Amino acid sequence: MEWVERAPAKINLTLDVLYKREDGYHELEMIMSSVDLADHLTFTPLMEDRIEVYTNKAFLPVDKRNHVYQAIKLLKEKYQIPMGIKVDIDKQIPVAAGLGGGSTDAAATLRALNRIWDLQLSIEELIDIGMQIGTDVPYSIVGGTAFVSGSGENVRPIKDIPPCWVILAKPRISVSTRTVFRSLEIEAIDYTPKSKIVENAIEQNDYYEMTSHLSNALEAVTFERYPQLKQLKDRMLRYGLDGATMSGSGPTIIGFSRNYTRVKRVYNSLRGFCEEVYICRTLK
Ligand SMILES: C[C@](O)(CO)[C@H](O)COP(=O)(O)OP(=O)(O)OC[C@H]1O[C@@H](n2ccc(N)nc2=O)[C@H](O)[C@@H]1O
Ligand SMILES: Nc1ncnc2c1ncn2[C@@H]1O[C@H](COP(=O)(O)OP(=O)(O)OP(=O)(O)O)[C@@H](O)[C@H]1O
Repeated sequence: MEWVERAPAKINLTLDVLYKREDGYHELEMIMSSVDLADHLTFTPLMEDRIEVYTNKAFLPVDKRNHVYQAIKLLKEKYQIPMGIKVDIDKQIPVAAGLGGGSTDAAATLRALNRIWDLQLSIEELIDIGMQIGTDVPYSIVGGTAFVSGSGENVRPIKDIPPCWVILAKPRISVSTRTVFRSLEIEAIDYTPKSKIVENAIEQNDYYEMTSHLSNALEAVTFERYPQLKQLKDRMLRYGLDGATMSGSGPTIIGFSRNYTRVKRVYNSLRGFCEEVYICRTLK
């Protein structure tokens, strides 16, 4: 028996860094949404006690460095599962892009194995395990649009964002989240947290209030290192998108519009100099 689980990419409409904690991690507030750009994971139960991970991207590790492998291992150890599993990752989400690709694969693995091994774990129990793998895993277990806080472990679903198109533009740059956080000097950033403002806009279905307050506290660090990303964002706004911001720690820049003709035009213009460009819708 095979089981296929969809693992959607996430976007950050906001990413506020509130302060640096004693443990070195940062206290965050974020509005996140899932989009219809997704990996697909195919699970095949094995009678032997073995973990096998395969993927269509040769550069991705398939051993304990893979988030999928880590999710399987954590479940097997915690619940003493004597069976094995084979997972085939059809990766469509750009890697190290700020789109939470590894986290969503881990979350999909936890959801799927909860069913395949009939573990009957609650969302809260899955989140507890997911937290050990990465910041975005708890959110990815829940999906949809959510207000996420703490270091990613508090996930509160909110209303879906008003209907619109989202363009994801990823230049040929890979960004290390760890390096971005390490270079962040919160005191030096002059900004007001935007997540609550954007949450209110979404609750009121106010598309323009939402798109005018998109923001990401990590932009300053990533843009300083890669000025072409700031140029990309400015270009998207010049082309007539209603709002644009960086997703996660970058480098992907996301832009919003309700006008499909405009979205198509921006897509065609960006494709000339951006490695990967996608037109997406958000998922419920
Ligand atoms: C930037 C985000 O996309 C926001 O959703 C995520 O935090 C990124 O999550 P990720 O790529 O899964 O990265 P993680 O493995 O969780 O964290 C990578 C590194 O970023 C730093 N980090 C991460 C999250 C956080 N709240 N504070 C931090 O300082 C830590 O040095 C950590 O070791
Ligand atoms: N299943 C996986 N899919 C993608 N990357 C993985 C996976 N497992 C491990 N990794 C590793 O995780 C690192 C980050 O990849 P990922 O695509 O999750 O980053 P990201 O989109 O920037 O995440 P975030 O938005 O959470 O910062 C890469 O170096 C990659 O080798």
